[in-house]
Amino acid sequence: MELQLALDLVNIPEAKQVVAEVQEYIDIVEIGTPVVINEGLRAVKEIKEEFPALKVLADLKIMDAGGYEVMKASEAGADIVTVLGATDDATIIGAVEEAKKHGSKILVDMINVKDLEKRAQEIDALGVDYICVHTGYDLQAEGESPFEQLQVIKQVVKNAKTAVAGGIKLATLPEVVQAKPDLVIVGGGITGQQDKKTVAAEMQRLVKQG
Ligand SMILES: O=C(CO)[C@H](O)[C@H](O)COP(=O)(O)O
Repeated sequence: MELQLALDLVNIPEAKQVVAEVQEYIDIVEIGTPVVINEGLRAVKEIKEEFPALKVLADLKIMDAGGYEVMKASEAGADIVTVLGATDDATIIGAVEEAKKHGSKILVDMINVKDLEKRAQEIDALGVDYICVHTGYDLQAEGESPFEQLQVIKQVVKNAKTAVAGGIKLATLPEVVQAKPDLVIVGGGITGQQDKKTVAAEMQRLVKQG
């Protein structure tokens, strides 16, 4: 089981500062969608250059032009690129084919997919690397969490790795770890803490036990 730090509400210098603080406790750094919108793929490039030992995920949430956008993110240094599960199969297939050329991976974010069980099975057959259940910020604000959805994909996904994101905190991490996803994604649960290092270290301990 791996731990991914999601960076959403920072600029590039702030991102570097947070990663420097917790780098020994995480496996993957996510350059979140808001960071890509604000800073462009330069954020991916700079983080990869400064922390070459860490994998970098570009959270592009691709909905169209899968091949082209994966090409650009991979050229910038992304090890993993996200595509939305709600899009059409052609976009996902294009993304997978392009990622293979670059040795990068595709994580499909199932945010707002209505029939999760059916779509997860369809996407699992397309050769993606990760399938991720995700409760976004707007539904987190309404009290939702991704934990039940994680159980669903754990049942039906046979080829891809499983991942989970959305409001995971130190207090809820043991419940997540129990469901045995391959990847746990944490943003505010680390970045919103005063002592990020201690929280990240404890999270790593729990994740590596799982
Ligand atoms: O992709 C995202 C928002 O769209 C976030 O990166 C993801 O939800 C993890 O952050 P947090 O743990 O703060 O919810």
